[in-house]
Amino acid sequence: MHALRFDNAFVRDLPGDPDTAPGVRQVHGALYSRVDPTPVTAPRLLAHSAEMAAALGFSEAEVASPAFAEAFGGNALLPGMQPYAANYGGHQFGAWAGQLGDGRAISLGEVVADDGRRWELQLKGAGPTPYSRSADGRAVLRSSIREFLCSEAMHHLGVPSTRALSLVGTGDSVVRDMFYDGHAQAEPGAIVCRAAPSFIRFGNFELPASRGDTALLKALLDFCIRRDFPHLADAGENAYAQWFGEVAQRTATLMAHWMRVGFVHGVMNTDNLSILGLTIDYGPYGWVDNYDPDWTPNTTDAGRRRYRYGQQPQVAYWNLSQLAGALSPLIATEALQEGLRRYVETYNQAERDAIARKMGLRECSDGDVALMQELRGWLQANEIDMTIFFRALADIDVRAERPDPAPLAEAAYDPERAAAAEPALRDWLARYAARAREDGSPADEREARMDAANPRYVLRNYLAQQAIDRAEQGDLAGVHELLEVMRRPYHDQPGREAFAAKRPDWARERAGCSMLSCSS
Ligand SMILES: Nc1ncnc2c1ncn2[C@@H]1O[C@H](COP(=O)(O)OP(=O)(O)OP(=O)(O)O)[C@@H](O)[C@H]1O
Ligand SMILES: [Mg+2]
Repeated sequence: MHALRFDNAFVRDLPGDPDTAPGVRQVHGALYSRVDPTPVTAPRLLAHSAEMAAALGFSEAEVASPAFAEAFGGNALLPGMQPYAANYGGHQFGAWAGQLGDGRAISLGEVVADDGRRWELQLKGAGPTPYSRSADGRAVLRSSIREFLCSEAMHHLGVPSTRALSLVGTGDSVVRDMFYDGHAQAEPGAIVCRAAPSFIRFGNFELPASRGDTALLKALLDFCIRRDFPHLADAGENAYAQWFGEVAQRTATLMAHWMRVGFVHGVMNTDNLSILGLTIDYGPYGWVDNYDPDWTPNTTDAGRRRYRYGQQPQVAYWNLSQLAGALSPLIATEALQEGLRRYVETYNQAERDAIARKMGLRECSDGDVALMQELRGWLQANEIDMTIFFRALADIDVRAERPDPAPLAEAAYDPERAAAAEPALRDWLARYAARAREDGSPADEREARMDAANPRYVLRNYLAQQAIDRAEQGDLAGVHELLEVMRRPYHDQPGREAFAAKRPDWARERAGCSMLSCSS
């Protein structure tokens, strides 16, 4: 194995837990605890991201070696690794939950790649830490496959995300009660190695703030600016305000991406929001099939639907307000309010930009916002697949006064209902076509703009579930194929039409396909 260059700034520069004994505890005055992964019985590499391996300088031969599975299954440390679990808190479903921390994620260290980029490597499911509370520190194969695939899919969709280097089967089983109904079962265990420039979450700031530990809060903020926002290092006394504004901006941009591609995170607690505006924690997430702002995949949230698709931008704002509250000992109220305003402005601008791109227009007028709103209402009312509809919208002949809606037919889940609603669609298409003609983009330009904003392939819930079903039988080919398809989500891939098809009927109410529990 080639030597990775580690620069473990987090554990070097920040105060850690002096207590190194095992055991669950409240950790005060420290931002992390040193803890090693717990070895597993038979680590085996099940999948890896070629792009992420290359970014870290791993050859394919190295990836295939037993030493790789040992290291990223948590059985051996590579030279320079200094494992730790981070100490953070969070608001869960709107209520302050106190200390949470990495209960099953263990960071191995921060690699500085040849191109100078920093990648913190983190194992998810690597065994107990001081923050494991009553849980086992492990992760099951099904949730690990979902995290592995979606991290990479999001990256290729152009959505900021933590990445996934590897998926390692542990050879151990993990007991989970998937629907919390008293039916616990042994499932195969797995570990994903995630990678990101930083895993700092809103909750890392909230915890010291909640305890009135302003010195620790300030240490973390100074560190975060130095390491993760180095361009602000010279901003002097403005740095804090600028930092908060940038966090707000990145969060807003992320929300606009999620809304554009139809991603529903499912558990937008403040401990699951990244300070860099990356998608983090792929738990009971889901992809919108039929367009429905009220949909959430998370069965735990089925009652209140706090984290439903259409609510995500508002929730992110609420989360940012909690972060602002945590930082109020260090940042002036006016600057925090300015940051929150920047969130709103950035989101509104990004949403308009997405509207223009999704409809193939050069720019977005107020009339276009109304046009899109009307379309969304129609999609929702008539059970229309979001991804297929927008992708096919590029095939509408906008030279016609009254365009033929035929290219959109495939998007309907209930063809009778869609047929009954066709007059409204025809009417909408006529106005859309007029607007597209007024915009005047040449056909190829319009189509290219739309194809770059409307993915042909997304990681539909049922596709991931099919890959999981096969993997649980020992056949990883489905995982590999899905990973491959999702490398080029904006390109038509001949022979892979099935991956762009709408959700089949059997998947409508099946666990893992339309409903996900938090059990993972
Ligand atoms: N099996 C487990 N063992 C120990 N702690 C766990 C386990 N599952 C979740 N936790 C902890 O519960 C808290 C909330 O869990 P949540 O589902 O948001 O995160 P997660 O899926 O474990 O991980 P992450 O946010 O790191 O992707 C976190 O502190 C997490 O570490
Ligand atoms: Mg989490």
